[in-house]
Amino acid sequence: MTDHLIAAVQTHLPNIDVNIISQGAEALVFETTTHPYNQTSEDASKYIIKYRPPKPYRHPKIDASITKIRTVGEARIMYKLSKLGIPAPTLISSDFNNGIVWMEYLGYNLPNGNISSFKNWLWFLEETAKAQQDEEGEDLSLCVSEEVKLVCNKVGELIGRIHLNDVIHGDLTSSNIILLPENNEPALIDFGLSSISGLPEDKAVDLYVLERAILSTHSVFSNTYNTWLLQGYKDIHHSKEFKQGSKKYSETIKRLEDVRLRGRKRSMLG
Ligand SMILES: Nc1ncnc2c1ncn2[C@@H]1O[C@H](COP(=O)(O)OP(=O)(O)OP(=O)(O)O)[C@@H](O)[C@H]1O
Repeated sequence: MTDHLIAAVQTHLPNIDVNIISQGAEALVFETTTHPYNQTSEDASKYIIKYRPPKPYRHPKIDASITKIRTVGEARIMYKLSKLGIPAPTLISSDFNNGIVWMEYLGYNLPNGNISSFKNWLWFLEETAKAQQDEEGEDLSLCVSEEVKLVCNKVGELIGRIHLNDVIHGDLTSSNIILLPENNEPALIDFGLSSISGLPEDKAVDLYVLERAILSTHSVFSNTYNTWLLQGYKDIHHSKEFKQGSKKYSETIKRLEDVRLRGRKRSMLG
């Protein structure tokens, strides 16, 4: 199944070493040590190539158009964030017609070998705390340490920062937040569904999606994590850096309450 897709990306990128690291519903993600323009470089940097293959279940013309829109959209948002100095992969190269984006590799490997997404990091802490608990009868305080609080606050700030610049992520899950080797500073990835909007509704939906993702993937401490995330979101809105931040914060949070209510009604109706 995947082999022909790897062959397809290799026809677009001949002689480039690619190692698949993820196959999602939308795209295949490869790691490579090759830079598109600087192939003589001796440095050992890694890069990411994201490839959206043609989808056989869509009409070819519609498919080509959706692929192009998502690829252009993703590249555009990455470029915008890098101009704003917001942590996200630097765009290196792209081929819109073939659904390819080449970008900076972010993150590091956790001690269990997994990539340092926010999700994997929280899971790793839980795993470690449980292993210690079995051996020493300790509690799970590792999962709610000051460091976790700080990282959650920073994630909330980061989301606040994109929203204050009217960027909507569109797929905010804890896997789409990568912690950087420098002090676990968070960065965002995966902008295929991102958009530009100043509407409190769109920002509230982004927050709600993350809230639900935290609830389903980190259920034991989800309330604490969500409170800390929202605290960071609030703090950045109230900082002097952004005009009208407090007003925008109130509008979005008010909307978030409506979105939560809608979500609850929907789940009650099944
Ligand atoms: N710039 C990057 N640096 C490091 N890892 C990355 C980067 N971009 C993507 N990845 C890895 O590849 C995975 C999938 O990437 P991404 O979410 O962009 O693709 P996707 O097809 O939209 O995935 P999904 O369908 O699962 O949401 C990420 O969860 C992450 O582990």
